[in-house]
Amino acid sequence: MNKHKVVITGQVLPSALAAIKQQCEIYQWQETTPPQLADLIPWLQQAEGLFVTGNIKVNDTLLAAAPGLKVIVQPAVGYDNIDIKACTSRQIPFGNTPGVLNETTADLAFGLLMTAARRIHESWAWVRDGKWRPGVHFPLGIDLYNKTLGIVGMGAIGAAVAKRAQVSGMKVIYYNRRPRTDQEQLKVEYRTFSELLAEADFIIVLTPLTPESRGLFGAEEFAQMKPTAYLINAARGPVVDSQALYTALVNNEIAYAALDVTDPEPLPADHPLLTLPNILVVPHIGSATIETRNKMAMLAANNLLLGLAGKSLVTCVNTEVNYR
Ligand SMILES: NC(=O)c1ccc[n+]([C@@H]2O[C@H](COP(=O)([O-])OP(=O)(O)OC[C@H]3O[C@@H](n4cnc5c(N)ncnc54)[C@H](O)[C@@H]3O)[C@@H](O)[C@H]2O)c1
Ligand SMILES: O=C(O)[C@H](O)CO
Repeated sequence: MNKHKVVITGQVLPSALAAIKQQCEIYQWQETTPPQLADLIPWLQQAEGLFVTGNIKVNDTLLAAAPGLKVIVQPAVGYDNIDIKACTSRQIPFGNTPGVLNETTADLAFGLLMTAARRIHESWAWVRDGKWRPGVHFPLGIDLYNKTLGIVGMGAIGAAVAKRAQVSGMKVIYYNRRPRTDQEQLKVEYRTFSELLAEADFIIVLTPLTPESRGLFGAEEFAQMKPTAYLINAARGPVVDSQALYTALVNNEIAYAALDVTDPEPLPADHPLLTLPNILVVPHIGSATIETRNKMAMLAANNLLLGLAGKSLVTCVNTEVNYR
């Protein structure tokens, strides 16, 4: 049997790789630094499937180098690195992995809020550094209960965050491009963006990165927030303007930022944001649990194999070209 030729642009969990290898001949980028387009071109010329990892840009230039592509997949729900129009115009379905990571990413987003508010990471460093002495008390955190959480981008993950916040006694308000029809059931209240900025004690950002959401949080928005407010970004780095965030934190226009995602990513160790006392940064670990990363990898692998067989993907972004 002739095996399908598949290009994989980085690391893939063993379970998914084994499933792909059963039916495909793979060309996998093995270096720790991401490939340049020129590195992939010789492989892409033969490729029928493309499994994207490592935030590779899939655009017209890449697609032009891969005339035989039947399917593209990525083990992530966000797809801001993929030019969907370009895929659709070539009749190539693109599969992402929504749903399977909602609870895990919500845990991390709410965990960042709680860690920052209760200074868990700082107090652990305090103990480890031998500063815990009788009568010497660690600086105090702030309460969550009776506070207001504003969720910007109230989709699948936002709704899972809201449940966690409600258990902690928080009121939840949200901003989306339009109100959700199930907001009463979710016990959340809609606000305009400006209202939310002014009212929230904590803001969690969970929008996709699009031309509209790029730079959604800049100097003007920080000026509208409470000086005691905490900002948590678990969406994509460029939704928050890094320079404006630095200025707002230095000038105490807002109290604190906790970031799972940054711009740029990875954030260099000498980045100005990392010099600040009122910030917590983790390296894009929203979905990074054994169970969830396996589910994401297997869903992406399944989509890939379905697409190669000319069948409908389980989760497809450009459904108009999904196989029937
Ligand atoms: N940190 C991580 O590891 C991690 C993990 C998963 C997802 N994400 C990011 O979170 C995003 C959301 O994931 P999801 O599964 O909840 O998606 P979703 O599509 O279910 O929800 C996104 C919500 O954002 C709203 N929205 C879109 N543009 C907006 C804008 N400009 N202003 C306000 N609201 C806007 C949409 O109406 C929708 O309700 C993903 O696109 C991804 O970028 C990050
Ligand atoms: O969009 C997503 O699913 C995450 O950011 C990937 O880790």
